[in-house]
Amino acid sequence: MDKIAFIGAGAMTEAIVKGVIKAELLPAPHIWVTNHANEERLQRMHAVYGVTVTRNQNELLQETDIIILSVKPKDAEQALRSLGVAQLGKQQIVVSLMAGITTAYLESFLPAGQPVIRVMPNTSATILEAATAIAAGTYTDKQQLQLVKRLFGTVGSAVEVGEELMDAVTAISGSGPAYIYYLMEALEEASSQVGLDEDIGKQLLIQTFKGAAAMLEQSELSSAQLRANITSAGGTTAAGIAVLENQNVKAAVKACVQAAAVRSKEMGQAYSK
Ligand SMILES: NC(=O)C1=CN([C@@H]2O[C@H](COP(=O)(O)OP(=O)(O)OC[C@H]3O[C@@H](n4cnc5c(N)ncnc54)[C@H](OP(=O)(O)O)[C@@H]3O)[C@@H](O)[C@H]2O)C=CC1
Ligand SMILES: O=C(O)[C@@H]1CCC=N1
Repeated sequence: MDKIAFIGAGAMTEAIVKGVIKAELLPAPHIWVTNHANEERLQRMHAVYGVTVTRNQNELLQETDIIILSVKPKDAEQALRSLGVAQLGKQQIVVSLMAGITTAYLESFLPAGQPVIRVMPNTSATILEAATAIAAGTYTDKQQLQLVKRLFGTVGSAVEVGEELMDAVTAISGSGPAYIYYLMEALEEASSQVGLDEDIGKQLLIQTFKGAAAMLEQSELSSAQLRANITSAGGTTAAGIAVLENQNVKAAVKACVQAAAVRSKEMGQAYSK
């Protein structure tokens, strides 16, 4: 892999750029970035990360192995129309990060035979801890899939899934960090309410999250068993969990994931031909 190009210079592009540079997958100037209009944002990305920025599409696409579409779904059509008239080589892989947008929709703008891959990473790419799922389009071969898997594998873990699972993946791990941050917000507020200093509370909570995730990863016990091990009869945890049960928190979490998956599907339907 010698050159990758991002179309779109927002939050997700920045997370991946940071990760790729941190992982030393390729030198920063070999990472090319463009956006729609925000020149200041492009110049900042160049100054901070050393990436090459341009608004000349020919230059951006020339000899680029992987072209990453990282615009919002509402801007997909405009970006794809522009890509559709570019003289892409058949070895150039078009990768989309866009929630909901299907490979069939992407392919409909591109010449027949163009390899397309749909991925769903998350913002933890910034610190090489992303969870990414990858689904192949119609014209992608195993080698191309491996190359893209390697790219996203450098910024975290990457798994291949069938495209029919991408809405579910988006609802779980694409949006997932936001659910955890939401829970953290609530726990931080609760920690102040029970009298802890803000910094101490935050430090205790972060380590508690890290420890719990590592326990789940390293022990053979399920999350339910790990929870049971903490919950003494008549103790503090039981008192806390009883409130969560009374307030149907599990049902609310399931409804949250369902809503995100439904929204991903709707977005796919809104942007289909
Ligand atoms: N944020 C997240 O956690 C995740 C996001 N995603 C997906 O990643 C994609 C990007 O999201 P995010 O980074 O948050 O979005 P942002 O709104 O932060 O960034 C969007 C970028 O797209 C650019 N853009 C818009 N239209 C065009 C165009 N026609 N040509 C070139 N660039 C264009 C914008 O440029 P300008 O500023 O100049 O208008 C901007 O740089 C989305 O499709 C989202 O579904 C996937 C996983 C997680
Ligand atoms: O909220 C969104 O639509 C995007 C996709 C996954 C995370 N952010």
